[in-house]
Amino acid sequence: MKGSDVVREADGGVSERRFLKPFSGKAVSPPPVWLMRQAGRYLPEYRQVRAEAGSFLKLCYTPRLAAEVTLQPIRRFGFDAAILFSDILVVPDALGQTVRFEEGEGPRLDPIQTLADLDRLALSNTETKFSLVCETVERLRRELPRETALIGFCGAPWTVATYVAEGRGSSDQSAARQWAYRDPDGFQRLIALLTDASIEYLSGQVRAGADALQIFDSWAGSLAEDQFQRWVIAPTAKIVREVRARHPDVPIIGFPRGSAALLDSYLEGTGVDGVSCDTSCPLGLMQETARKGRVVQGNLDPLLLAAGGEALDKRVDDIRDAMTGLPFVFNLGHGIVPHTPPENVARLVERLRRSR
Ligand SMILES: Cc1c2[nH]c(c1CCC(=O)O)Cc1[nH]c(c(CCC(=O)O)c1C)Cc1[nH]c(c(CCC(=O)O)c1C)Cc1[nH]c(c(C)c1CCC(=O)O)C2
Repeated sequence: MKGSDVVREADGGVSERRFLKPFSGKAVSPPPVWLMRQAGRYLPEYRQVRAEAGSFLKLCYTPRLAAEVTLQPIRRFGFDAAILFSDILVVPDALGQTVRFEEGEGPRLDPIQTLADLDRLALSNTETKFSLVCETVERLRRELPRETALIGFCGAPWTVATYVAEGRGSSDQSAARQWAYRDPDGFQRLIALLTDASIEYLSGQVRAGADALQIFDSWAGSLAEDQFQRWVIAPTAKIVREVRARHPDVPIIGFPRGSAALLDSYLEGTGVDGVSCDTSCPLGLMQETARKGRVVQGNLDPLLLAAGGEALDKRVDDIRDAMTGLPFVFNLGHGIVPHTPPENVARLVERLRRSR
C-alpha cells in the first residue's frame, strides 16, 4: 500500500473527481472531458498490448492487460474519467453465445434467431467471465489517480440484441427488427435475458469500484417510435431502476445514438441521470436538455478529431461555449476512429483546458 492510501479521507477521493460534479448539479469550467473509445487502435501502446494478448476477447478477460489499456489514455492525456476496457459483446459471450473478433472485420457471433437457439444462453453461465471484468475494475480503482473517475458500461439490450440476432454488425439491423415484428413475445425473451444480465453485470462493476455507468445504445436510431418505446426505453428503464435501487449514488448515462427526435421520451421514460449526444444532435437541444437538469455529454464529430487543425479548435470552442454554465461533460458524438493522430487528442484536451 502506498503512503497516500493510508490517509484517504472517508469518501476515498470521490469528492476530488471533477467528472462527477455535473451530476450533483454543479457546472464545471472547463468541463470534464473523456472520449468514447479513448483506449484503442489509434494508440501505438494499445496495439502492442493487443498483439501480446492475441485475441481481442482475451484482452477483455485478462485483468492485468485490460487495466493497462484502460490506463494508457489517462497517462497520455489526463482525461477526467477512465472507461473500463471491455466490450458490449462480453455479455452475449458470457451468456454462452460464441463470439469472435475477426482481424479487421469486426465481431462475428453464431446468430441466435429462434427460441431453440435462445435456450442455449443462460444467466448462470456468466459468473466466471463477469468476475474477470470486475477484477479489472478493482485493479483500476487501485491504480488510477484518485482524481480520475472510473466509468463502467454495458451495451443496451436492444443494441446487443442486434448483434446477437444478426451475428455481426449490419447497416439496418434487419435480423433483430424482423424478429421483433414477427414474434414480439419471443424477442422479448431475448431482451429480458439481456436486461437481467446487464443489471448483474453493471451492479458487479459498481461493487468493484465503478463511479458511474454508461449504457451504449448505438443502434437505437433504427427503430420506429412504438418499437423504440418497447425495445429501447422499457429495458433501459428497468436497468436504471434496478441498478439505482442497489446503488442510488452512482450516475447512469444513456447513449441512444441517432435518437435526438425522441430524446425527451427517452429521458422521461428511462430516468437516466445523463445523456450522451451523438454528432448530429443540435447544440440547442443539448442546452435545452441540460437546462432541465440532466447532464449532457458530447458531441464533437470523431472525424473532425481525426482531421484536426483550426476547424477542430473552432468546433471545440463552439461546443464548450454553448454549454458553459450548464451540467456538461465534453465528449465525442461517437467513438474515436483508428486513424486519429494522438496529437489531435492532446490538442483537444489542451484547448479545452486553456482558460478563456
Ligand atoms: C457497438 C459497440 C461495440 N462495442 C462498443 C459498442 C458501443 C459503442 C459504439 O457504437 O461504438 C463499446 C466499446 N468497445 C470498446 C470499448 C472500450 C472502452 C473505450 O471506449 O475505450 C467500448 C465502450 C473496445 C473495443 N471494441 C472493439 C475494439 C477494436 C478491436 C481491436 O482492437 O481489435 C475496441 C478497442 C471491437 C468492436 N466492438 C464492437 C464492434 C462493432 C467492434 C468492431 C469495430 C472496431 O473494430 O472498431 C461492438
